[in-house]
Amino acid sequence: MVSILLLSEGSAEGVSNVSITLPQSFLDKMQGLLDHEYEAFMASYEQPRKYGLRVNGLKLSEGEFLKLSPWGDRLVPIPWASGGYYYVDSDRPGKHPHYHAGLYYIQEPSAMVPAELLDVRPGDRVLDLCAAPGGKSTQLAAKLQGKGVLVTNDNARERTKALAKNIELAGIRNAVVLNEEPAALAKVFEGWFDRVLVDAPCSGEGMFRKDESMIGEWERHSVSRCSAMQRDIMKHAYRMLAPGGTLVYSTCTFSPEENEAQIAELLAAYQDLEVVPVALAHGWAPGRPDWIGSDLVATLPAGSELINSLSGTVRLWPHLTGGEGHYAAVLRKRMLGGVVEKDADNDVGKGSLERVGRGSKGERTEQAGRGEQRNGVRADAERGSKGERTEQAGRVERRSDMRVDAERGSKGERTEQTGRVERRNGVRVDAERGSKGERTEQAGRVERRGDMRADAERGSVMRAEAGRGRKARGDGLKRASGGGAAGVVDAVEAWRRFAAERLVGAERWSGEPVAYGSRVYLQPPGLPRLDGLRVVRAGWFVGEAGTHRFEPSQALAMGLRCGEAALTLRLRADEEATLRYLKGETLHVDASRLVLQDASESRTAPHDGDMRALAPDGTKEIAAKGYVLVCADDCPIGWGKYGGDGLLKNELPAGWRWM
Ligand SMILES: C[S@@+](CC[C@H](N)C(=O)[O-])C[C@H]1O[C@@H](n2cnc3c(N)ncnc32)[C@H](O)[C@@H]1O
Repeated sequence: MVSILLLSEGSAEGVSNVSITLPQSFLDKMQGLLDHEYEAFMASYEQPRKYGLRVNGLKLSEGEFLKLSPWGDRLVPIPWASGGYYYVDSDRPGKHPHYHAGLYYIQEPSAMVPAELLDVRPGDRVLDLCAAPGGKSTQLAAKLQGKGVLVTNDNARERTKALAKNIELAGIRNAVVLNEEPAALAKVFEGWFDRVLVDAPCSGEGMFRKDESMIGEWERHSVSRCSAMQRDIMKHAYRMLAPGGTLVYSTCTFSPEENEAQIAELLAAYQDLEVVPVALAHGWAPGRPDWIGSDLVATLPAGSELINSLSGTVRLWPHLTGGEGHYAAVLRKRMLGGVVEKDADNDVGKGSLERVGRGSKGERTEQAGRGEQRNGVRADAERGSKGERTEQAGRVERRSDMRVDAERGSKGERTEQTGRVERRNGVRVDAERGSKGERTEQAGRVERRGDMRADAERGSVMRAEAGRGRKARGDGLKRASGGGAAGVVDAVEAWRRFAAERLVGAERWSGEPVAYGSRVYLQPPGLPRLDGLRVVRAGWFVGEAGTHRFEPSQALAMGLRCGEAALTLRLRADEEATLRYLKGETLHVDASRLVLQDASESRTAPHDGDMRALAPDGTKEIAAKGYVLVCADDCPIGWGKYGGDGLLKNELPAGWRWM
């Protein structure tokens, strides 16, 4: 054991130092790997760690954030992450109303790299397979800009609570949160995703400086145990990746067994995978093929490029770059017109062969369109200036930011022929319920209705019982209550009435209303059936139908823009009422402070009110009683219920309050 004094950053209270104790076996290993660099590596433990936040592009632009932020001139851009900034620890951005409004996510700077490398475009189908607590999912969602689908999953049930909350805090509308094993997901999502992120569970060696508890974890979870988990996760991740798609594998550990060796094994098993080299910048270092054990090398195809290609993966060292230790590999699944299987016993490879043979809907044929790297972020060589991507030789064409499903009607058509693909345009929130109230939902009887405009034409589809062909698990996961057909219809109808009365423009949103019991979600269109999967959020959770009225969720509030609610209370982040609201207090509010967004003649006035709210120009008024969206600096922070007595009852769920 070696104890090292860690320097903390200067703060108003002065500099405070702490020490950490590193296991001797770890030090010996690092010395063996790093040789002459070892001293510099060890010196990094005596340096203060870096702190990062990432501006949430779903809610505001970087420029808007910098204008609003009280720490604007102390924020330093993180060169590899859009919206990423180093901050000074003593500024404590986690304790600011803007944090509660989801304007940024606090994230270790190196941890921002994998999602940047994944090169997500609006309209993509994206999987974040090991996602909790959701840092990278929120980053990926910002890149989707509300278009396409994010499936975010973690197999640890407890951890999906934080994941769901972070998805909701960030105001993400097009995500589905699952709590599954990768094998179960692969049955539903075979070949479905354009982009897959595997931010793998690992021995965490790169995080010792940031979080000393990781040292204990390292001692408990051996490198070999982590490697075995990673291997299993990756074979299912591969299955879910569409031909032509990109997979990023990342860890926060230094051990080659969990990094280069994992990738080598994967490349050896699947001939249609290749490394897309990451351009080195910002002090990033190449992957180290020479660190793979000779036992493994002996099993790899002799003389192949496979081992050399591993130098195209990337290592982030704390002594060379401005963040903690990380590793990332960008892999692309080629389209060869048929997948060559190297391991006859490998079930994943077999599945792929069958798929190609069938020429099923999701199939595309494509030759390796080699990616090009710019500033460490992959860019397809063929890409046009406005985000267009055309992939030759197999021909995948994407236009604009929209992707479309084959099943969809005329607007969203996708035509896929062999060798050619054309795309055009394609609680109460559980977290609020606190720990006891968390609910993971297996799909009970679910009725789906088409999007709000098109319900009548599309009719409805009854979904089969989830868990069909699968035993109920004795894991305490509850099915949504209710679920009888009549109740389900009511829930969707109740949502539609609420949306018509209290929201502006909801009829144009793309999500499909789906009821799980009394809870209503807007689900990204085109998603396969989730039957049998443990579903934490089936989409954007918009609220729950009660006996008398529809209760909008905190997730709905966080996903709205202020202008999308009929009635708002616009506070400044720095006024006392904002803090009082965030602490769960009832507010006294003069009706004149309520803002009416849209008092068009056709709008139905809220049925239960007699107070009056003024339009911004002071010319119109409507009854103002009931749900009011509370905003701070023009960003929603939750709901209040306005009564006839000038009191705004606080609807902020307990788990969302400022502690
Ligand atoms: C490094 S953490 C992910 C951090 C996350 N990507 C983020 O940015 O916030 C790894 C996660 O993998 C999850 N995990 C472990 N084994 C898994 C498995 N077999 N399938 C899915 N998730 C798994 C763990 O519960 C843990 O939350």
